[in-house]
Amino acid sequence: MADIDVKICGLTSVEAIEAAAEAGAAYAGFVFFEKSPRNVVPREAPALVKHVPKTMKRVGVFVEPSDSLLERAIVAGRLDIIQLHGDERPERLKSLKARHKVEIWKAIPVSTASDLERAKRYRDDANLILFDARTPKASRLPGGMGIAFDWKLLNKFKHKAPWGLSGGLNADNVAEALAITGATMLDVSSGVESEPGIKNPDKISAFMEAVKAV
Ligand SMILES: O=C(O)c1ccccc1NCC(=O)[C@H](O)[C@H](O)COP(=O)(O)O
Repeated sequence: MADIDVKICGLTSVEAIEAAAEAGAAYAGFVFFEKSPRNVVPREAPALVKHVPKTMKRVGVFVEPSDSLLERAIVAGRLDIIQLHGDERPERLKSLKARHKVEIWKAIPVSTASDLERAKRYRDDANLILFDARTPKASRLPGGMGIAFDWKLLNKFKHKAPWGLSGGLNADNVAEALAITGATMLDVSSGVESEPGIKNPDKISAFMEAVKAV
């Protein structure tokens, strides 16, 4: 694989974790958000994360989490990274960084070029900016909806911080996404599922093969 790190997000089963590990994913993503079909509550996390090999980092995905949820999830999920998917301000990232020994990733919803400008506010406090598709206002989830944005927006964007690409990726379109954006970190959820919340090991493997073939 051409130095591309992949996060398989929304893992809820041992089978899916093992498929992601075997296929060579760098990150195992667990969603701590009760409206999500992929929600993991902190008390369930230890039984899952014990199957994540040392070669992978554990990422917890949150939407404007309370301090209490974060503290429980970080401990139970032995999280290396927290990914924030809501309207968290840069100050919130700064204070979380001071309090917890984790990396912080900030997801930025993208539909137009002006959305990319928002990312600049986070470049001092986020370890990585994840450009994800903006989901429709009426949808219940700010991520994990299988929606892609116009990748050409990233084509000429001057990145001032490490970044990753997310939103609507799958085995059939990931080569094109990489060719257009030059991303070195990818995040996928719906594109490796049979239905919302149910990861499909064959799709995980096909996605990773498609990335390796680039
Ligand atoms: O996946 C979820 O259910 C989710 C819920 C709330 C906030 C974020 C969520 N997912 C974040 C991710 O990192 C997804 O992998 C990302 O949005 C891409 O999803 P998809 O378009 O389905 O590949």
